[in-house]
Amino acid sequence: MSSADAIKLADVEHRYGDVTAVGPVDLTVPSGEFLVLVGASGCGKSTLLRLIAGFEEPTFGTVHTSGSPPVPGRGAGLVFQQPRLFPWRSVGGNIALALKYAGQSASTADVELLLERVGLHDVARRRTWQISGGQQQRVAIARALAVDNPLLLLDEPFAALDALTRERLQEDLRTVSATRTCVFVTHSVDEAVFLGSRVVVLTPRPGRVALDLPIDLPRTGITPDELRGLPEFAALRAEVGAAVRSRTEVTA
Ligand SMILES: Nc1ncnc2c1ncn2[C@@H]1O[C@H](COP(=O)(O)OP(=O)(O)OP(=O)(O)O)[C@@H](O)[C@H]1O
Repeated sequence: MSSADAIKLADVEHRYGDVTAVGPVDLTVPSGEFLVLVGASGCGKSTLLRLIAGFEEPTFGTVHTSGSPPVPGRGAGLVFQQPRLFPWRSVGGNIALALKYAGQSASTADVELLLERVGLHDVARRRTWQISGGQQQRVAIARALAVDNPLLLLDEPFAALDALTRERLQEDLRTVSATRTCVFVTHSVDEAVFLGSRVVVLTPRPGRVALDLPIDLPRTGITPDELRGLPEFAALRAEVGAAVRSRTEVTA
């Protein structure tokens, strides 16, 4: 594993009892990459993410993050489909609590700056049940970004949101994630190509790498509409879509 590798999976297989959910998979993710995992329902995307987070141990093979086996709850920010916030705390209080748990000190000004980055400064003092679902998910992303983790793991974070909010949060994430290594799980081919600097399509169970594609599109100096309007964007989306569909039909 090179020192620049944020994640390395070597010959990883994961079984739940008799069911082989994943593998074997070899995957090396260099620092700063935005990797998106796509594939049919049940192909093992979340299992791979949980292995990287250290919530599961591989049945065979090895998983390393920053050169060591991952420790659950350490070294990675996590964002799930549901925001999982503390309802008795304000928006700012949720961020401050995450920082406290991580043993990180931050001033009120630091928290406010972060909330401004994700467009939440107007609601910083509200309780989380007093804001919309999209705003709650923004709090979850801000909370994951607040903690000084080099790795951000996101499991279908926008799946429960309406299309407009989803698009806005995709744009936000594309901007704010620039300095992190990200692994993002989604069913959406469009979302994968929009967000990723690399897209991996998994086969149906057991999840194996069916396609590993660099997404060589500009990441700055372009609006989301301009990006989606590029012929290269359409070509990549078609390639990823075809891989997902062909793999889904195999088991249909
Ligand atoms: N805790 C568990 N115990 C037993 N089987 C499990 C467990 N978690 C997942 N599985 C099985 O492992 C396979 C992979 O599941 P996983 O949740 O990783 O897939 P996924 O691609 O994330 O699915 P989805 O897109 O529907 O969320 C599935 O067949 C699932 O039923």
